[in-house]
Amino acid sequence: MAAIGADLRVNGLADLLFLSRVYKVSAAVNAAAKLDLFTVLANEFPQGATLRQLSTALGLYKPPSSPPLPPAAATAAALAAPAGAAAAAGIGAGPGPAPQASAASTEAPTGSASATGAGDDGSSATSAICAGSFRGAADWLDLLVSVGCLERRRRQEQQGEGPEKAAVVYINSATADRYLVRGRPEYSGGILCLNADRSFPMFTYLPHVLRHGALPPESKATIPDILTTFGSDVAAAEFFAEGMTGASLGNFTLLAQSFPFARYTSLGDLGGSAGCLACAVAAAHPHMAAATYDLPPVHTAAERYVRAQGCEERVQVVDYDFFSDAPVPGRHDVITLGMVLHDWGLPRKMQLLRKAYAALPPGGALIAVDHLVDDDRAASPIPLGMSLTMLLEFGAAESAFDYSYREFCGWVKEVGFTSTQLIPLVGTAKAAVAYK
Ligand SMILES: C[S@@+](CC[C@H](N)C(=O)[O-])C[C@H]1O[C@@H](n2cnc3c(N)ncnc32)[C@H](O)[C@@H]1O
Repeated sequence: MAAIGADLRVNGLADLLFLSRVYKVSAAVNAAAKLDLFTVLANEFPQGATLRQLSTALGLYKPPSSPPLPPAAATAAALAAPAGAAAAAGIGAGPGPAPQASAASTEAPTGSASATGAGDDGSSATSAICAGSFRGAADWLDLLVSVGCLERRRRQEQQGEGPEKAAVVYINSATADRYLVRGRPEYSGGILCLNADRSFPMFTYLPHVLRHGALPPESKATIPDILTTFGSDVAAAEFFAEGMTGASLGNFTLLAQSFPFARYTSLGDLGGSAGCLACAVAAAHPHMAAATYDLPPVHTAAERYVRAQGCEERVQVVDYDFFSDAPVPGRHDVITLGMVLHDWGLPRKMQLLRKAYAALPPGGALIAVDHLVDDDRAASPIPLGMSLTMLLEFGAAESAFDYSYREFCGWVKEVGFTSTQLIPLVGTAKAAVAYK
């Protein structure tokens, strides 16, 4: 697991196989965000929740119970269970709340589970023990423990009139509690949901796109066209904006600390989505005025985000089509393109760079944040994966792509900028800066 998010290098067969399996782990984490697991845990079970409580609260699938195992089989099954399951087996837990409607149809009294002593809260991967329990949930929650999203603890519980027993409970890890609980100021779960619903399903069409140059028509039924998402579908635009905030918040927070904003007065963020970059800079630099520019479908989401960050006095939300003939409306000495330049093919990239150059005063700065590809294109799995995602999103006609710092420097020189700078951000993300 250590390699996830770290420098991924394919050194041999084991690493290759590891990489091919990472998808399943990340899909399980995405599913947790999509099902609001972390939010439910934080808001409904601040002391932690048992497998049964959580499964019930989330409406997870529970198969019909099977008859109790004979004692000998039950013992054998318990012994065969993996370490985590065996530890949980025998630890009784509270009965938990009444199941929700979605779980009720499969709700069953503890049958074979009680024969092993595991109860519904025994986190077991052995089907004999899991019969009558929430199949899937234990594997899933323990996977999330394994990647540091959840912690498993023991909680003392009174069993009716009986003695106290220790229940195994799941609780958010500090990271999950900070970043994956909806409503927290640094909530970033939107990108996991966007990956679950959009990027991952889209990537399954990669073989088709490599052969034919475009997504197959049937993909449109489940994945809204990106230009519709940007341009007219408010719900899709808001979902996308929440995803982008999750993807970009860490980078923009770091950018606000790393770039010398003290020398400037006003920021204009083109394609600012919910306003994450403008808010990060405004919050860190009280002298800076900021405006976030995007298309009308994200306006309401941006106003909501800016208000939630307490930045409504300092950050303007402005509808502006950056491909229109109109110049950038405000006067800014810093213009930013956060995860925007990679959305487009070369002609539109150059159009955006020229527009930024025209809007800036001498000495002004253009900052492009993206996952930059290394100059040799030999050590960039994440940026090149991102680049392929752009191809899938925008199609072969646009031919959007992620780029290297060397390419960036060539383009901005052609446009007229005089010098450049590279600022590392989170992981492979970087800020490429061009000064006028
Ligand atoms: C990949 S997102 C980046 C969002 C944001 N900068 C971030 O990183 O969180 C690209 C943004 O560009 C916006 N966009 C697309 N076409 C645009 C246009 N013609 N004018 C203004 N914004 C546009 C989209 O609505 C979207 O919010």
